Amino acid sequence: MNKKQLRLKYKELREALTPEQVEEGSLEIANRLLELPIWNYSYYHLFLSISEKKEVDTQGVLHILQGKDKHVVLSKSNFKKASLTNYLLTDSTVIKVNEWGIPEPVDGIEVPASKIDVVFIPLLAFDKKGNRTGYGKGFYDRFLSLCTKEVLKVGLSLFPSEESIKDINEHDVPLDYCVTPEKIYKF
Ligand SMILES: Nc1nc2c(c(=O)[nH]1)N(C=O)[C@@H](CNc1ccc(C(=O)N[C@@H](CCC(=O)O)C(=O)O)cc1)CN2
Ligand SMILES: Nc1ncnc2c1ncn2[C@@H]1O[C@H](COP(=O)(O)OP(=O)(O)OP(=O)(O)O)[C@@H](O)[C@H]1O
Repeated sequence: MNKKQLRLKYKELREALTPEQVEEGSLEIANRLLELPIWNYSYYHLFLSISEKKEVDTQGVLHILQGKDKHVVLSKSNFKKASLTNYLLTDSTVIKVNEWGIPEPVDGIEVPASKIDVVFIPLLAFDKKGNRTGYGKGFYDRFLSLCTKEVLKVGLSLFPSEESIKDINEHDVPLDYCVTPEKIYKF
């Protein structure tokens, strides 16, 4: 399927999830993440979930990162430029839900993309090669193009992989891992 078809399919699959399924699947994902060889780093970029879109709830991942004393980096979206500005999460970070339902830091200490070691990535669908698609604005492809080539890219999904995404382009940055409630995909 192509990205457009996949976006429609996964929008419907998400809408059919109960809040309990989202909660349970998200906890399984957080627990499974502990098995990945990604914990000897310092700076971790995390997305905060758009709850009305039934995204993976990342609160469990946030607790793991804080328990391990990692630097947590959150982003603020600029919809005009489809870009992300990254801020360090601190005790004084104020989080506000923006007009798209995304909880975001209001401001803070900016962290350059080049400092980030691991990025947890939201997605609608992914395939067996680690290609992914999101809502279609290219925010993450743009952001990942500014990170180092060693940065670890970890997708989080409540659903298993698709066979193949047909319309991959030169900007698409593939994942290193994708974690679902059932398994870890390594690409
Ligand atoms: N939690 C979270 N944060 C994220 C992302 C994400 O997927 N999840 N993004 C990943 O790139 C970026 C935001 N991307 C977005 C891109 C488009 C729309 C959007 O157009 N929303 C429309 C309709 C979309 C639809 O339902 O298909 C709307 O809400 O009306 C929202 C967010 C950055 N932050
Ligand atoms: N690094 C980049 N530089 C310039 N344009 C880019 C870059 N990455 C993606 N784009 C553009 O952004 C648009 C959306 O990309 P795409 O269809 O791959 O979205 P997506 O991966 O589904 O979305 P998202 O990354 O927001 O989840 C495309 O027109 C693409 O060419």
